Amino acid sequence: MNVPPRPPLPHGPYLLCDDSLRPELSLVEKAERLLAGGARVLQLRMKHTPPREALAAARAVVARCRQAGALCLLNDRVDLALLADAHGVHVGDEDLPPEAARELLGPGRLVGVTARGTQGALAALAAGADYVGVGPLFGTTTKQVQAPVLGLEAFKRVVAQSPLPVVGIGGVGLANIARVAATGAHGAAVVSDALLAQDIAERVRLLAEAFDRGARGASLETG
Ligand SMILES: Cc1ncc(COP(=O)(O)OP(=O)(O)O)c(N)n1
Ligand SMILES: Cc1ncsc1CCOP(=O)(O)O
Ligand SMILES: [Mg+2]
Repeated sequence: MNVPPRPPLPHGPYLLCDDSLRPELSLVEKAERLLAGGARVLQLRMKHTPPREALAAARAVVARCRQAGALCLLNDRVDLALLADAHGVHVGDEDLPPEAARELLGPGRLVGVTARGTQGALAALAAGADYVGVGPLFGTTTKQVQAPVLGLEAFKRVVAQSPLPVVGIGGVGLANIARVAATGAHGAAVVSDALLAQDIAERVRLLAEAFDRGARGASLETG
């Protein structure tokens, strides 16, 4: 039987559509604004949404992403990813192990895994992951992370040594996303810098421009 290949993870800003910020906006409204700014990959992160509401939001957000030609990944929730026909999931240490996520999702969807460094990235590859989310890259108040802040130099070493595409996360915003891209990172995950902006769509456009600028600088450097 032919299995459709899983979609490649787009380069650039990786936007989180999170239920803990901007409660005056629904998750669908947040997703629409992120997508209006050109988001190509969106992770739906629902830590405070009751299950039935979460399923409805997942279905609606996946539909908006598909209409826009963007990928939609579910944070933590393999069950919701399957029910909503999302493009994949992102799992960390407190979630289902990546092997189990892959077993449930099969080969046609993406599995992203949180890693703190190169060893974690090697383990993620062995577990069947497609990319790693590495952080916290900078200080952040969006999540209390039980791991030290990496900083750009250590992050750059992980990017160089990781066998999987690396998405940096934690404190990434317009002020530093070009420098994250210049490390050679595949992507940069952004939560508060985009969602707290007055004009979310415009912020996403600016983040993408800045990422491209940083990535071009990196490719000029490496020839
Ligand atoms: C792209 C990306 N990288 C890392 C994380 C963090 O995942 P996790 O460690 O499971 O923490 P929560 O987001 O579930 O609180 C992520 N979500 N996305
Ligand atoms: C989910 C997560 N994992 C590591 S840092 C973080 C939150 C990042 O949020 P922000 O982009 O607002 O710093
Ligand atoms: Mg998680």
